Amino acid sequence: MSDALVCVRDYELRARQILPKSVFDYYFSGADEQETLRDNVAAFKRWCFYPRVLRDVSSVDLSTTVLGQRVSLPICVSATAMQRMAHPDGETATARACLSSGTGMMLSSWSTSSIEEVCEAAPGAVRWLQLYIYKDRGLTQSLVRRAEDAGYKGIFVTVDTPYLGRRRDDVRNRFKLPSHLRMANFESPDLAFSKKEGYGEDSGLAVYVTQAIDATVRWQDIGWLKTLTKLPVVVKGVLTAEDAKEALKYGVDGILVSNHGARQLDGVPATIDALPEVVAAVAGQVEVFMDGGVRMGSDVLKALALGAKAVFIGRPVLWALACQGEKGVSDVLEILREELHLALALAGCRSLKEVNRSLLRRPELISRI
Ligand SMILES: Cc1cc2nc3c(=O)[nH]c(=O)nc-3n(C[C@H](O)[C@H](O)[C@H](O)COP(=O)(O)O)c2cc1C
Ligand SMILES: CCCCCCC(=O)C(=O)O
Repeated sequence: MSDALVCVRDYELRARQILPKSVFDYYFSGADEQETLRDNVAAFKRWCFYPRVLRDVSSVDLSTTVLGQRVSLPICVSATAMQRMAHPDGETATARACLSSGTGMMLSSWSTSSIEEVCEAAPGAVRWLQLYIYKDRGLTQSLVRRAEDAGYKGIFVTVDTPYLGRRRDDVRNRFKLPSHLRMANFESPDLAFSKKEGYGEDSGLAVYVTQAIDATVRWQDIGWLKTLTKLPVVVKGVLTAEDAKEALKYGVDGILVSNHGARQLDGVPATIDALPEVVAAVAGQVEVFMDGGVRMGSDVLKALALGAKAVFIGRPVLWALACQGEKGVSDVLEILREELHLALALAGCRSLKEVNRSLLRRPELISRI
C-alpha cells in the first residue's frame, strides 16, 4: 500500500508514529471523557448536502476577506501552543506556509517562537495574535503593543479558559515542555508538575494557567481590551446566542465559535452545531468564524453554508508540521483547498457568495416533521 499523504487523516496517523507519545497525546487530547472531541468531527456528518446541478462550475473562486484582509481561501490557522514540539521550526514554519498559501495565521501567545520571530519569518503575511487576559494587566497590554508593532492585523482573545480543562493524558504522562524549548513571549514560567490541593497531581500547564490567567475576567474586560487598541478584537470561544449578543454589546469586531478543540468543558456541543444559533444572534453585524473538527474541504463548505465567514484549523497543522515542517503545512492547506474547490463545484457553487443555508439539511430532523 502507498504511504502517500493525501488527506488530513493520513497526516494524523503519520504524526502519531513520529511524535513522542507525551507530545502526541498533548496535541490530540480533549478534556475529561473526550465526548466533545469525538463529536466535533462526527457532527459534520449529520449535515447532508443537497447540491444544485447544471450551473457551469468550470471556474470556482475560493477567495474572501477575514477582518478586512484578503485571503485566497476561507481556511485559516488557529492558535496552537508550543509548535516547536512538532518540528524544530515550529510557528515560523507555519507562518511561512500560510504566507505561501495566501492565508492567515493566528499565533498562540503560548508559542515557542516569539511574536517578533514569526513576523520576521513571514513579513507581509496576514497574522493575528491570540491573547489571554492575564492577572498582570501590564503584561496583557504589552503583548497587544508588541503585536501592533510587529504588524499583526487583529487580536483573538480567548474567553473559554479561566482555568485549563483537565486532559487526563497530560496528567498520566506528567507532561511538560521539553527543557530545550521556551515560551518565547515571556520569561519562561516553571511548568513543573505540582501536587494539587486536596488530591492527586496536576499538569504543569494547568498549574501555570491557574497562576497566570485572570479567572475574574468578565465582559467589561473585553471593553477594556477594546480601549487598548485600534486592531480588530475577536472573541474566541463563544458557543451561545446569549454570549454572542453580549459580545456585540461590548463592540467586538468578530466572534469565533470555538470549544477550544474540545479541550475545556467536555459535554459542550460540537462547534458546527453551535454555529447556527450564533450566526442567527449576530444577524450579520460582525463576522462569525468557527473552528473545531474541520478535517475536510466538505466540512469547510458545511460551516460556510451555516454562516461562517471562514474556518480555522488547529490539530491538522500540528500533524502536518510533525510530518514535514513548512512543506507539510503548505501541503495540508493545498489538500484542503483542492477538497473545498471540488466540494463547491459538485454542490453547484462558483464562488463563496453562492454558498448558503439551502445547501444543507439534517435528514433525521426532516423525517420527524
Ligand atoms: C495542542 C493544542 C494547543 C492549543 N493551544 C491554544 C492556545 O494556546 N490558545 C488558544 O486560544 N487555543 C488553543 N487551542 C485551541 C485551538 O486554537 C482551536 O480552537 C482548536 O484546536 C480547533 O480545533 P481542531 O484542533 O479540531 O481544529 C489549542 C488546541 C490544541 C489542539
Ligand atoms: C503554559 C501554557 C499553557 C498552554 C495551554 C495551551 C492551550 O490552550 C491548550 O489547549 O493546550
